[in-house]
Amino acid sequence: MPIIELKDVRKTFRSPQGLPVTAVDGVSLSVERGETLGIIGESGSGKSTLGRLILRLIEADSGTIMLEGEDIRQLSKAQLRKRRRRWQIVFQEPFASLNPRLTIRQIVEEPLIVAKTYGSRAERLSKVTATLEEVGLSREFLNRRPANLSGGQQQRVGIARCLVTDPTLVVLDEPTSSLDLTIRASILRMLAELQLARGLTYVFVSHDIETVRHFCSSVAVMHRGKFVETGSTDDVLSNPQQAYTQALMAAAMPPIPYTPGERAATV
Ligand SMILES: Nc1ncnc2c1ncn2[C@@H]1O[C@H](COP(=O)(O)OP(=O)(O)OP(=O)(O)O)[C@@H](O)[C@H]1O
Repeated sequence: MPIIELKDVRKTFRSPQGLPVTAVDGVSLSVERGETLGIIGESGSGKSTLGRLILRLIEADSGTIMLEGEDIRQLSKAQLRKRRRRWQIVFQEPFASLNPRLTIRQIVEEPLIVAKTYGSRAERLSKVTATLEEVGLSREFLNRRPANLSGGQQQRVGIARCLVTDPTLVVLDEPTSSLDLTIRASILRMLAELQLARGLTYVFVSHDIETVRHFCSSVAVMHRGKFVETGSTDDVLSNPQQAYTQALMAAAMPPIPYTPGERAATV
């Protein structure tokens, strides 16, 4: 059974002028456990909206969204809150998504308090410390605040906050776009290792084709709210069938072609 299954999902917003903007227009998809689905497309194509719909962070207008066999559009708010810890998201801007007034310990501990998973303070502290270690941050970080961390460290905290409740499924919404190239590579490598160690399923929203090529097992190309091409990453990116995918790839071509070895080193 796929861990994620969407059928004909739609979402229309209103523009500030009151006009309808269809951000997601009849999307169907299926992701198996342990896989990484990349969603690529130009700015405004609907990628982030789709990522949020999958986790019901925003409400779809129509369609079916099944996560781990449950129709999440049918869950009550209380039922959804209980399952939240299994279905998490990492945002693009780590600093904006971390409360600047809280310490790193408080930030990573918060989902445990909300989920009521770990009873005692001591149990929570040991879970927070172990999760921070998993993302490469020592105990020294516990009492620091986000402003005292580098961008890469802030994103590690964002990832720890998402992992602390032991999720099964994580939406990564451009998690490395705001970071320097070298930091980006180390975060992506860490995410790949965490996926293997924990058996995680990822949905990876990105506009960067080269990152998707190395990080994702399958890919969906999105244009104006629709999937124009889907398949294994190798098939779609080595031999794109649709004119839109070809144009997207041509626009993203690096000026100097990488050798395969150099490509591997970028991730
Ligand atoms: N809350 C909202 N209210 C009104 N319109 C919205 C809202 N959220 C998204 N949109 C519109 O929906 C469309 C898709 O936006 P979305 O952010 O999903 O695209 P995207 O592919 O993720 O773009 P980007 O790569 O720039 O983040 C855009 O036209 C956007 O302006």
